[in-house]
Amino acid sequence: MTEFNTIDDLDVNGKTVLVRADLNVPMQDGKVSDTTRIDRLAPTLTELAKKGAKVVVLSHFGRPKNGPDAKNSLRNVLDALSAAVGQTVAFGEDCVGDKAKAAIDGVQPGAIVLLENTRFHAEEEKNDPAFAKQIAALGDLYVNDAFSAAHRAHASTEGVAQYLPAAAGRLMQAELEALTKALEKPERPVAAVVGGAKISTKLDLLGNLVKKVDMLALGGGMANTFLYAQGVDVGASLCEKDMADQARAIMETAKAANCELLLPKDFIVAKEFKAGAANRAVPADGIGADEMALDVGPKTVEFLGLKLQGAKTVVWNGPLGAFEIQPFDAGTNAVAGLVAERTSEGGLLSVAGGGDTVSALAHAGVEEKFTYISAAGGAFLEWLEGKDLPGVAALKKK
Ligand SMILES: Nc1ncnc2c1ncn2[C@@H]1O[C@H](COP(=O)(O)OP(=O)(O)OP(=O)(O)O)[C@@H](O)[C@H]1O
Ligand SMILES: O=C(O)[C@H](O)COP(=O)(O)O
Repeated sequence: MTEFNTIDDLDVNGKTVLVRADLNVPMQDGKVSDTTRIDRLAPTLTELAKKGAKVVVLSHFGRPKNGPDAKNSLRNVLDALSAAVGQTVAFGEDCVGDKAKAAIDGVQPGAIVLLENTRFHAEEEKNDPAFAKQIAALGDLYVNDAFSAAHRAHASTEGVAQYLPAAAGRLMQAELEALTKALEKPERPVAAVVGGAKISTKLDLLGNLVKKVDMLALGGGMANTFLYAQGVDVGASLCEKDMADQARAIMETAKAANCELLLPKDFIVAKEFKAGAANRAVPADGIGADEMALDVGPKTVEFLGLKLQGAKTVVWNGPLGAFEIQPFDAGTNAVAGLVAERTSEGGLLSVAGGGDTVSALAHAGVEEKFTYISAAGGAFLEWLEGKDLPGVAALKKK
C-alpha cells in the first residue's frame, strides 16, 4: 500500500501516539457482547506499545446527543480492551484538555491509555478545527485504525490528521487490502443485503448502491421504512416515517438502474421487544397496530434463498431482524446459513460487515464461512459505492 504511510514508516519509540480506534462495539446488559472490533484492533496497540510508544486510544461510542452520560462512557469497554491487549489499560476522563493530559502524563512508554468518548463534545462531529488541534496537542503522531468510522469526517477521524504526521494502523491496512482484493471487480450478479437499525444515516448511500448492484434485499428497520413508503401499515415497528420521500426516490433510482429491490413478504411480529415474547408470522401487510415486525418470516427466507441463488457476489450489512433476542434471530440465521453454504461450495463470493452484523453472523455460526468479514458497516457500504472515505483520504501521502 504505497498511497499511505503505515506504522512501518513511523519512529514511535518514546513518542506519544494517538490511535483512532472504533470501539463502538455491540453491548448487552452493560457488557461487550461481541469483541471482534476490539480483537482486530489489539495488534496495532500492542505493536506500538512494544515499540516503546505511549499509546493513546481515541474512539466514539454510540451516538450521545447531550454531552457525557454513563451509558455512552468508554469505561464500559475498558475491561474488554485490557483483556484483548493483555495489559491493564489506563483511563482518561476526557478526550481533550487537562484530564486527558493528566492520564497520559501518568503512564510510562509501553502503556496504553483509553480516553473518554470523543462524541461527548459536539465539536467532534462538526470536525471543528480548534477541537482537532486540542486532540493533536496530546500526542506526537497519529495512527488511524478505525476503517469502520472512516466514512465520518469528524475531528478525531479526519481533522487531527491535518496537524500530526499520520499513518494507517494494521486493521485499517488489512481492511483496505482485503476489500480491494475481494470486491475490486465483483462477479455479477451482485446482491446487497441491508438490514439493521440505522436508517436515516444509511439511506443516502442506498441511493448510490442501487446503481452498483443488481439486487438489493432489505430487512430490519430499513425494510419497514420502505414498506411504509409504499403505503403499508407497519404498526409499532422500527421505522423512520419522515424518510418516506427519500425511500420512494431510492425505489425510483433502483428501477431506472435495473436494480431489483427485494422487500420482505412476511414478518414475525410481537408486541414486546424481549426474548421469548409471544409472536406470530404475518404477511408484510398484516402487521397489527400494536405489533412490531422483529424479524423477517419464513416466506421471506425462502424468497431470498431463491433470489440469492442467482447471485455470484453477496455483500451484507445489517441483520434482518432483532437477532439479539430469540426467536427473532431465525431469519438472519437462515439467510446467513444459505449464503455461507453457497460460499463453501465455491459458487459465491460473500463479504459482510458491521459491528452488529459480525455479531449476528457469529451468532448464526457462519462467521468462518464467509469469504471476508469486515468490522465496518456504513464505511464498508460507502467504500463499495466508490466514495473517497474522509478518514482514509486524510492519510494519503501528501
Ligand atoms: N426489525 C427490527 N426491529 C428492531 N431492531 C432491529 C430490527 N432488525 C434489526 N434490528 C437491530 O439492528 C441492529 C443492528 O443495526 P446496525 O445498522 O447498527 O448494524 P451494524 O451491523 O452494526 O452496522 P454499523 O456497523 O453500520 O453500525 C441490531 O441491534 C438489531 O437488533
Ligand atoms: O458502528 C459503526 O458503523 C461505526 O462505529 C460508525 O458509527 P456511526 O454510524 O454512529 O457514525
